[in-house]
Amino acid sequence: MRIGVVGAGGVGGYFGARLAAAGHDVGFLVRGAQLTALRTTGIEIHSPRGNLHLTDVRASDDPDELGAHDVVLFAVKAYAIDGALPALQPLLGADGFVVSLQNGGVAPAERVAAAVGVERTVGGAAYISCHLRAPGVLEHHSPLAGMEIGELGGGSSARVEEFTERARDADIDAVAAPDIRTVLWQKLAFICGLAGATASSRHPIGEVRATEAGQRLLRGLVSEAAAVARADGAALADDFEDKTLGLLNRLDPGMRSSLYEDLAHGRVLELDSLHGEIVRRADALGLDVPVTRTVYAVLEPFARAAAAPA
Ligand SMILES: NC(=O)C1=CN([C@@H]2O[C@H](COP(=O)(O)OP(=O)(O)OC[C@H]3O[C@@H](n4cnc5c(N)ncnc54)[C@H](OP(=O)(O)O)[C@@H]3O)[C@@H](O)[C@H]2O)C=CC1
Ligand SMILES: CC(C)(CO)C(=O)C(=O)O
Repeated sequence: MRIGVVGAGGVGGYFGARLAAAGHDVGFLVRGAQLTALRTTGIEIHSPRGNLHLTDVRASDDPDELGAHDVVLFAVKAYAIDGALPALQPLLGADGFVVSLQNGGVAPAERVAAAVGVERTVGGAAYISCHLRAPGVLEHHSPLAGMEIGELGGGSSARVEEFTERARDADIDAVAAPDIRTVLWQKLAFICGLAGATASSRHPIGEVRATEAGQRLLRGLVSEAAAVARADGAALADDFEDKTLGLLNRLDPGMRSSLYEDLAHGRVLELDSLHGEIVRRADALGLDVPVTRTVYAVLEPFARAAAAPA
């Protein structure tokens, strides 16, 4: 398969490199220091699932040079979507499609669909903890390395089945989801809890959940996101909130979130696509989300400062 990857960070770099190692023709759309690294030293993964070093990597900052692909993994951060959308069309072959892998619920895939067409868009949720340590060098923090992908209109499709099979052959725990919208909402509700509580308190999940107040914070964030999800049509089970709280209570106590890490390092935050997304949708639906609104207000000045031009 010819597979394009837009953004070779934690998600795109990991999945793209594994697919390349399995024999697929993978082209990375990257820029700056990433482009230099991929062209000179290649891409290196340090992983509990096995280290990998690819030295012959097809990479460019020009989508026309990379050419057409069967599948394009779209793996920039949510705040970088608009800047990267124009690159998608030239990367797509005649029957090619994009797999949108951002956190942020259904909105990122909807933005991709608006740009390239819903018939060329597949929604995706990444389950991995992997980050760039240096240009071209990725640190994979746990054995988890999966994705769930599916048609935005629901149901199964040959293209999703085929790509997930190829991904599994490449040691990626890929699953075809018949209802990806619900999967994306579930993930957003989970992350709103984990990221909102750890980033706003500047403490790992173990510290947050140790108190009654912390438990209430987590439940408030998850329940509000779940209420918005259900109002949007997501088929969340009645015990979704309890199960998600159970999961948050079982996470490694030292676990934080990308939002926390980005905040701690003064990097641009995905806040607008997480809690901002819940607040916006709640307003449109006439729902009250006071806990999410408070966490959003606490973090928003940091998001604004990090995004401001130097
Ligand atoms: N990392 C993880 O473990 C997980 C991440 N996610 C989600 O996946 C998404 C991607 O996250 P992650 O991989 O961590 O992000 P990273 O920041 O590690 O990688 C994104 C990459 O995209 C590049 N990029 C941005 N805009 C462009 C562009 N126009 N053209 C080419 N490259 C571009 C950035 O490079 P540059 O420096 O040049 O801007 C960056 O290297 C996010 O929504 C995140 O929340 C989900 C699950 C787990
Ligand atoms: C929950 C996690 C770590 C999943 O990989 C994530 O996506 C994030 O922190 O943004």
